[in-house]
Amino acid sequence: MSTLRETGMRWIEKWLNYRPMTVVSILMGFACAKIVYRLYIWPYFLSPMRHAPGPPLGHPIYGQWPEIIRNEAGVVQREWAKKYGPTVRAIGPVGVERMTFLNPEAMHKILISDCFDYPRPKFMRNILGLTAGFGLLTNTGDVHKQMRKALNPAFSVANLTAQTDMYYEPINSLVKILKAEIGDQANPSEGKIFTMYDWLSKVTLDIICLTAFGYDTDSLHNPDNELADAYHHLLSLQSGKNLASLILLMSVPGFPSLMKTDWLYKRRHWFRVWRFLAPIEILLESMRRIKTISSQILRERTQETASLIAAGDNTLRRDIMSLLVEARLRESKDGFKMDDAMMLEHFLTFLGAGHETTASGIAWTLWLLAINPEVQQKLREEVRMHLANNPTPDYKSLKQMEYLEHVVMEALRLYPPVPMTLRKATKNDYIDGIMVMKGTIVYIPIRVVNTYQGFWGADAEEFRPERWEKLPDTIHPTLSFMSFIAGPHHCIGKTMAVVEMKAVLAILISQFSFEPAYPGQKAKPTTAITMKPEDDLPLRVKIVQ
Ligand code: HEM
Repeated sequence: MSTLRETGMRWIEKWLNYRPMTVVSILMGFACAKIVYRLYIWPYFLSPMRHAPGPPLGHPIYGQWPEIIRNEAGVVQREWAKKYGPTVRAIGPVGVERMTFLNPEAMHKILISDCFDYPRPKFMRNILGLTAGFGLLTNTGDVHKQMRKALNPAFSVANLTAQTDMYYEPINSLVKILKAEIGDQANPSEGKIFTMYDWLSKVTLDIICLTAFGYDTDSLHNPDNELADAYHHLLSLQSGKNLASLILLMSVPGFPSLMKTDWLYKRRHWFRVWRFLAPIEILLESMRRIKTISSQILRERTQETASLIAAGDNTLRRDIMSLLVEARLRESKDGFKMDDAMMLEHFLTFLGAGHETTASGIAWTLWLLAINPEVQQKLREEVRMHLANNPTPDYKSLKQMEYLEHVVMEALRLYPPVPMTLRKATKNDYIDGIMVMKGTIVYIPIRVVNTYQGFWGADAEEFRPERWEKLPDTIHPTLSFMSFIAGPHHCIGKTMAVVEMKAVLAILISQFSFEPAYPGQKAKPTTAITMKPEDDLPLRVKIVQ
């Protein structure tokens, strides 16, 4: 009897001695069971979405991610849509299910009628906030509604019309630079190869800085301008690999808040230790520089606008920042309130969302014109006819150039600068007859919708601007062309971007011809949040007489 008691005591003593290890073992066992459940049991045997059409589930940890980031944005998903139809289920990293819907009814639910139930996923808001401000892109619900209401007047057609003349100084500067460089060639009639995206990125930065903040970067002549240089560094980080590292980091609990601290900024050199994290140091440094310059511009605009209002002077600036400062100073009746910190976030959003997207849109249009010389010639004839009487067309005159409008829309359809975006289901819900579970990532397939044969016909992937003269009946008016998406979160800068693209293209096409830089050249879109040309788009540019 006593031996039995002694043995029992010895076991208890032993268990107590080893308890920490036991606890750790139990926790590890639990974690392993959870991983096995998430990666192998849920997606294969339990998920109600497992019967939805789609490709095989792919790698157990990365899902279909490797295939997606190795390819051009939207192309893998386009092949899936061709093979499996308008509803596709795929698996992202760590077993997270991703649903894609192309049908307008499903899109309407996700983006318009039930949009509050489908916000942008948190990791995406954190990344967007870090690089493009915590404003419209990161808020949702009532806060977002109020922000939109406050910002909408600045993007009205009336205000855009008043701003169009600001576009032409940067555009004409680019024309002069290209002409001078071509003129310096041994044989100017053969033109010169320019990496066009680089130049377009400068023009659009100069335009957005003038129209949004009344700030003259003049990066075309002054590449060392502080803001231009900081943006140049930031944009050099655009790649699928860097985006993947950033998504991983931003998914670590607490890391997004840490990224905003001075503490981490002072220790940013730590990221140099791991090569795959090194770009984070450049990101932190560039954003710090952009924020410092932005605060300085905001201070200047506030002081200037306040003294003009005090003096009863109505010759106020027409840039967006001055309009917002003016609205704040006059304290409009509808309770418009925006503090300096919020203004600064909007500043970052306009820069982040409105510069590189427009540059990519123009670059892809030039590429399509370079490989379709007959379209280029037809466009040149139209713009030359209009520019002969009016070399700096305003909003209304640009609208009258119909073929230009069709070329721009067709290029944005085939090469949307934002090729996809994401939403996350915040509750269990039925979409298109499929039970979509809370937490599922909904992939908004902008490029796939834009080129889906079910909407656009058999030639959906071809560049044919004439199709815009009469669109097929299968086209939904807002949900078959998704380059600016739809619903309460649709791009606030849509009209501004299209007008700016038209102004730049009209002037460039009237003066130059564009050809591929070498035989067999192929388009090389990046697979990051925005789709810019990875090689900065080298094109041969010639002066046309
Ligand atoms: C060709 C150029 C452009 C394209 C293709 C484009 C595309 C888009 C897309 C697809 C979205 C929705 C993203 C999402 O919901 O996840 C968006 C949102 C937004 N864009 Fe643009 N954009 C362009 C130019 C601009 C310009 C010039 C500005 C402003 C100066 C701008 C400001 C914004 C803002 C503030 C949002 C957030 C809207 C909200 O959530 O309420 N964009 N854009």
